[in-house]
Parts: sequence; structure tokens; C-alpha cells
Amino acid sequence: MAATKIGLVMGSNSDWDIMQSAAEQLEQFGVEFESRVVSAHRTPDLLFDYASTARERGLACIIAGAGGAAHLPGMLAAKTTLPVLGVPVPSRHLKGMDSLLSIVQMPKGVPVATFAIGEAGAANAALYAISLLALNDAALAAKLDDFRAAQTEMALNMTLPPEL
Ligand SMILES: Nc1c(C(=O)O)ncn1[C@@H]1O[C@H](COP(=O)(O)O)[C@@H](O)[C@H]1O
Repeated sequence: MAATKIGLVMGSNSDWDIMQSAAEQLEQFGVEFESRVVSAHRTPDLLFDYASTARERGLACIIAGAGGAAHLPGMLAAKTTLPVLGVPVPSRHLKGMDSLLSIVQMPKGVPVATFAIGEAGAANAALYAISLLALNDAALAAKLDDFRAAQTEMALNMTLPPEL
């Protein structure tokens, strides 16, 4: 049976403000996930253990958010062949450009799917993870269709100038 649980990890609990957008999106779709702090820099042994046991523990993919020298997604991808979805968390000094470049520039052979900096990237990583699960789940695919339809409806009903 195909795995149906998502791993949601981040380098620090200070990333939660951004990464909770991913958690909310997964909750909205009723997708099972586990969330925890894992850091390549601060908890390297935990990172190795988390990534190397992820598949046998029934995870389908891992969403990983990190800021600054964001090595977490890449190091997870080094230790598992599950899909790793990287979210660049905005950093104080460089606004997340450092996070983005740290995540996106992986060497050939060890892929990380990289999303936009910030909340939208976190939400989209969750939606992408859901669409991976929906490859084997028609009910979930139908929920994604409904989500898109609601979004279209909302855009079609937008008026200008916007009401504040
Ligand atoms: N980029 C990483 C990694 C990692 O890549 O393993 N571990 C922590 N961090 C990042 O450090 C930033 C500051 O963390 P603190 O707020 O705890 O000092 C966070 O954005 C975290 O993702």
C-alpha cells in the first residue's frame, strides 16, 4: 500500500510562523503528517536517523523548511530517496535569498524540489505533497479539484478597487 503520511520538519521552532502555512494546508485536506524540529547543524545525528528511517516509517515525502544556511533539505535528500520539498524561510539579514540559494543549488544526482520563499512557498509545498499523494488517491484528487475551483471562483469575483 502506498504511504500516506507527510513529514514536516524545520530547522528551528522560529520557522513555525512560516511553516504553519504548510501544516494548515495539510490539515485542511485531512492529510496525516508529523511535525518536528530537525537541524543539520544542531542535531545532525537526529537528521541522519530521521531521513534514513523515513521510508520504513511510512512517510511519502518530506517538507523541510529552513532559513539562512539552509542545509536541512539537501542533507535530508542525501540520506533518503523519498521526495524532499524544500521551503526557504525568510532570514533576518538577507530576507531569505540565502535560504533560497542554499536549497535550490543542489548538485546533480541529489534533487530537492524548491519552493518560493516564505508562507506561499510553505503552502505550495503542502499542496504539492498532497498532489503526490493524490496520484494514488482519487478522493484526494477530487478535493484538489474543488480547491482549485474555489480559487478560480474567488478570482472571478474580485472587484476593483479592492475593498479594504
Ligand atoms: N538552516 C537551519 C538549519 C539546517 O539547515 O539544518 N538548522 C537551523 N537552521 C536555521 O537557523 C535559523 C535560525 O534559527 P534560530 O531562530 O533557532 O536561531 C532558522 O531559520 C533555522 O531554520
